[in-house]
Amino acid sequence: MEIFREFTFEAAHRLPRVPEGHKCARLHGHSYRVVLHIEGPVEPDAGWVMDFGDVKRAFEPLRSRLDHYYLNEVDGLDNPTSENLARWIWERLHPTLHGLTAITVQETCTSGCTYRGE
Ligand SMILES: Nc1nc2c(c(=O)[nH]1)N=C([C@H](O)[C@H](O)COP(=O)(O)OP(=O)(O)OP(=O)(O)O)CN2
Ligand SMILES: [Zn+2]
Repeated sequence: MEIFREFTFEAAHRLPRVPEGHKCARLHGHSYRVVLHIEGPVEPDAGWVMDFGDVKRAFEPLRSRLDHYYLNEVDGLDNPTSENLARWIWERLHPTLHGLTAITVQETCTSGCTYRGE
């Protein structure tokens, strides 16, 4: 079975490699939404794949490095597209959060990406 846990954080960014005149070259901010998907068997006693609280505890150190920061200044995020942010989170979480299968990063209500470690 697959479970998910959703998180939000606020951050500023600009995209330094967009074509000249692109609006995203300018400093702006987003209310980011991150969804972590975890797959595994349902433990018979607990009745769950993993405690949502454990997912929260695993992500919190990363969330606190992003929330209310200028993402371009975060180590490894000099070009903070949704795709690069999803990969940044994956590389730091996948080694310890067993069963992690996908990370969705949403910048706006209508735009985002899903990374599965490919
Ligand atoms: N593939 C990607 N494309 C874009 C990214 C990205 O991370 N990956 N990021 C941006 C900007 O950060 C932008 O703020 C968000 O894009 P967009 O959907 O264009 O945002 P709007 O809400 O302004 O959309 P409108 O429908 O034009 O109002 C750009 N592209
Ligand atoms: Zn943006």
